[in-house]
Amino acid sequence: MGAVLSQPKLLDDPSVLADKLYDYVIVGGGTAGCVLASRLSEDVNVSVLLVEAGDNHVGELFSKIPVAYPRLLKSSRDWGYKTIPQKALNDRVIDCPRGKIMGGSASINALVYQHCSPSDFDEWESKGATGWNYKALAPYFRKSEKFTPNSAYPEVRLEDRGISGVWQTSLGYSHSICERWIDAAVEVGVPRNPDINTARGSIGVSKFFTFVDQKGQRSSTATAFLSKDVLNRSNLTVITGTMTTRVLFSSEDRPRATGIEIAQSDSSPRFTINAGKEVILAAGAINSPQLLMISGVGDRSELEKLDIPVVKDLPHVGKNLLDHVLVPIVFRAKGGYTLDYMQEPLKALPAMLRWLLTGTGTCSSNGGEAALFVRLNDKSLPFATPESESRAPYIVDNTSGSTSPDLEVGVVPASYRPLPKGENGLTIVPILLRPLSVGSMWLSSSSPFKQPNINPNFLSNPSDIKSMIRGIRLALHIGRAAALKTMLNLKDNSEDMDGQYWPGDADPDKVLDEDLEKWVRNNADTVNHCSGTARIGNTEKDGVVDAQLRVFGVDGLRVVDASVFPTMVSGHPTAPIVAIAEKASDMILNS
Ligand SMILES: Cc1cc2nc3c(=O)[nH]c(=O)nc-3n(C[C@H](O)[C@H](O)[C@H](O)COP(=O)(O)OP(=O)(O)OC[C@H]3O[C@@H](n4cnc5c(N)ncnc54)[C@H](O)[C@@H]3O)c2cc1C
Repeated sequence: MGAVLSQPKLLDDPSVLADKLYDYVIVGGGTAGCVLASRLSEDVNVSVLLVEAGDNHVGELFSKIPVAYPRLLKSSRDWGYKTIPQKALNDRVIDCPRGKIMGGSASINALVYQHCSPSDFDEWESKGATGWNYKALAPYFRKSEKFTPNSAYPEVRLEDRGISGVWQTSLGYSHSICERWIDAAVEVGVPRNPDINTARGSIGVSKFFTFVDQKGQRSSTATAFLSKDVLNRSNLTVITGTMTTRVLFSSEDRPRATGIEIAQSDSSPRFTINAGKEVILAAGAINSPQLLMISGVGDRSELEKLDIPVVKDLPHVGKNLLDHVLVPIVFRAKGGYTLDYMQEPLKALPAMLRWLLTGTGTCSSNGGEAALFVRLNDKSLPFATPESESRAPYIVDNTSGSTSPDLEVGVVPASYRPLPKGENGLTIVPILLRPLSVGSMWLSSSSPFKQPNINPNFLSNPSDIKSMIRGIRLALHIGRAAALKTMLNLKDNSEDMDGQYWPGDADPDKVLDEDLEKWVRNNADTVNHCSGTARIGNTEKDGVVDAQLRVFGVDGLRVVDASVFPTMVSGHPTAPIVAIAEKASDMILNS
């Protein structure tokens, strides 16, 4: 066992850790990192250090208030990354937020809790990720979760939910317009699914589960897994505001990760920390591969361009950048049903007071309150005009299984874009769950303080554009369903493609694919689900880590975060990442 330090647990001065030894050194106190730190330190015989670049989450009010998370984007809690210009999106640069705070992106995200589709994980196993099928992961989903039932949703079966974990989930506050939107989706042919997080799969329309606790506050992996009791463990040390600048390796024939180098800024002193057993990268799908490459693990030709000494030539590092892409459609709403009034601080005050006093109401909502999950080849749904169907490109079925979705359509009871004062919008958001377009990321500099190049390659595959157009038509039909009639104020048809409410105001049976395509290219955006950049593979010829999440060709180094996804999950990734970290903790302690 490495040296156990008797010092305050949330350190912020890296010099006090200089040359210390820990059994496990975890890089990144984000979604996966907090789970790892908590689970590994349950073993009193090992010492654990967690190093986080961002600050402590405890005083961050906007992280606690579920509806306020957009305020954290582009703040100091966000790495503030941007993509390179996206060719298929008219060369637009897309913001690529990542959490820079304890809890990582799970401290700034939209709080949707979803297991995704069981066959997503079976597909992982079929691609070499032995032991990562749904049956193997299901106990880990349950292990982390602490679900609180809600009597308004009696069809949710407790036996399907985890109830004794630490990560709190619930079916919280809903605005009536979102409830009506669910009815509208049923009206156009989408089945109800009272619980999309079971072995029965995610097809259907549902209120979202969120990671919101009983006080109406965000339950992140930082709040849930790093409780006071956990932080008080004598074998766990946590440092915030500190960058890991490099992984250090021995110079043997087969290199071994011996520790890390840390610093507060590019110009401040660097300190070495030793890892007795392992270094575990949990810095997320952009920063974990960035650190690998900066430390000499990556494609030799890329590293040599930046004069980085090669420790291990591993060509797949940074490749296979997966993400989901969305396009937000704003529908003209009548007054009184949406949250647009919350933009005005005085009008938002009562909702804020209610939340402070009772933990309920609008502020406890995550905004994205409900969604549907369907297959784009479902002939019973109004996706397309017969004319558009008969033309190439044809949609490729890229789902992970015959009962898995490739389209999500979500709803937010507010306008995605700022509207003139007094106007109101409902946003319906088609999301491609299994796009064929795949990107990559690579270094722009050998400094860990410089943003790497990020290219998700959004909508570069023509089939993806056509799929998105289908998603829009379905969204337009739902907007025109009788269930929403009293709340929306749509025009019969509009051809004003520059208007704020287009294509929400367009007739789904008349609007042209060509016009929708133009609009998609100007309005598509990321869902912030980047993953896959250090994927699990059979060998170093098709991956970066093996099924034990150990980096190929070196010893003492694992990656445990969204980077290891072999293929994209058909839903929101936080719960799968938590399950991965739970399973990885068992693997590490038992190895
Ligand atoms: C705005 C937004 C909304 C989202 N909404 C949802 C949602 O509703 N539901 C859902 O399931 N998913 C959502 N996601 C996606 C989800 O949050 C992420 O996929 C997930 O949190 C990533 O987990 P991770 O452990 O891989 O990385 P992260 O949680 O990002 O953790 C990485 C951590 O490493 C730290 N770090 C990075 N580099 C270093 C370094 N060199 N040294 C030290 N520390 C470092 C970072 O500061 C961070 O804390 C959203 C994401 C965003 C950004």
